[in-house]
Amino acid sequence: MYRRSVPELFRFCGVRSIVNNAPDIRIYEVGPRDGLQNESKFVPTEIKVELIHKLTSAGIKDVEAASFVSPKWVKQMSDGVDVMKNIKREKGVNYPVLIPNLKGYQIAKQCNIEEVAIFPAGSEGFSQKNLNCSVKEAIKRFKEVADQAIRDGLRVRGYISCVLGCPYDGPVSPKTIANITEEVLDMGCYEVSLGDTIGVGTAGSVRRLMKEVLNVTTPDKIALHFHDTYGQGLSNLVAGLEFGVRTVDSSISGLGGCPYARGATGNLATEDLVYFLYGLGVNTNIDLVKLIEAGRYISNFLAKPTESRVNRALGDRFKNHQDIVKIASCAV
Ligand SMILES: CC(C)(COP(=O)([O-])OP(=O)([O-])OC[C@H]1O[C@@H](n2cnc3c(N)ncnc32)[C@H](O)[C@@H]1OP(=O)([O-])[O-])[C@@H](O)C(=O)NCCC(=O)NCCSC(=O)C[C@@](C)(O)CC(=O)[O-]
Repeated sequence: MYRRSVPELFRFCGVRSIVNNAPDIRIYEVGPRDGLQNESKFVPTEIKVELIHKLTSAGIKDVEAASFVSPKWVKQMSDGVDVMKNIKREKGVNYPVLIPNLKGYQIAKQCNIEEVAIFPAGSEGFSQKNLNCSVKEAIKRFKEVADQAIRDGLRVRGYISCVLGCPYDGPVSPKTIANITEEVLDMGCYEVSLGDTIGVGTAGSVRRLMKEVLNVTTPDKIALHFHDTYGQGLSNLVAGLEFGVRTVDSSISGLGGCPYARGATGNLATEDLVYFLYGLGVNTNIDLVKLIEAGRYISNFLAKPTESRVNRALGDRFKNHQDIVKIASCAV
């Protein structure tokens, strides 16, 4: 089993990044989709687009930009076509979109997409609430989407939600998640993002899950997607990184939640993640100051305090760019 302590892992990675300037950890930003989908007040398209621009200008290379789910289910995401048509696409940036079925895929295809994400659940209760069908039926539908996308030359990413617990069914067995991981990879997904949708996981349950999942695949095919509802996001992340995973999902300012997962709050905040990685000397190629500005932009628009501890600390006490740079350097 591939397992190193985190400092050991990054001493190893540091050498790699100096040689080829590649980020040691790939940050997959979900704020514009997972982050905003739960907001009750409609966020205008131009604000979504500007948020995406601010994130890419901070150096984020993967931004999940929209979803093409039924507007009857999630109205907030009903402007996916306009969002995708209005973003200024940067070279080298990936703008995946979330797709629930072939109908959503056909709509998204109008927008020059290159990557889609499919999202079966790890539990029956959540599958019924979120997708209105069983896990088995959802996998069948997502396979149709994946087959079509692959035929069209697109990349396909898979999520599995509720991997560490379900708001309706309670505990979810690691073996079940390992089996679904295998099915999702068999559809042709290049990676599977393991979603702790309601944030109930702990470092212990993450370890148990990773051991089981790595019986069916390798760490380069796994991403970690932790909601921070119980404040366990970073420690769960450390537990996952120890198994060699290199892709982490996060959400600007810790925005988010799922409309069909009672009590779920936002993802691990991207600012907190980047600060944490700075401190380990990990190369992310992300400008923390610009990221903080992106977080403040959307929090100000939503008129609510940021959920990022780093953004709150720096935002409250340090008002100018130089001050923020000085204090952020303490992380290294
Ligand atoms: C899967 C369905 C569509 C089934 O929903 P359904 O009601 O069973 O579907 P339906 O086929 O009966 O369609 C109902 C209506 O929606 C329309 N419709 C149907 N599909 C589409 C579409 N794609 N785009 C536009 N319209 C669509 C369809 O045409 C019809 O319209 P009508 O004939 O009544 O006028 C629905 O349950 C759905 O959209 N679910 C998605 C819910 C969602 O977005 N949840 C949040 C994302 S998942 C998540 O957050 C977890 C994740 C990924 O982040 C990981 C983690 O955090 O752990």
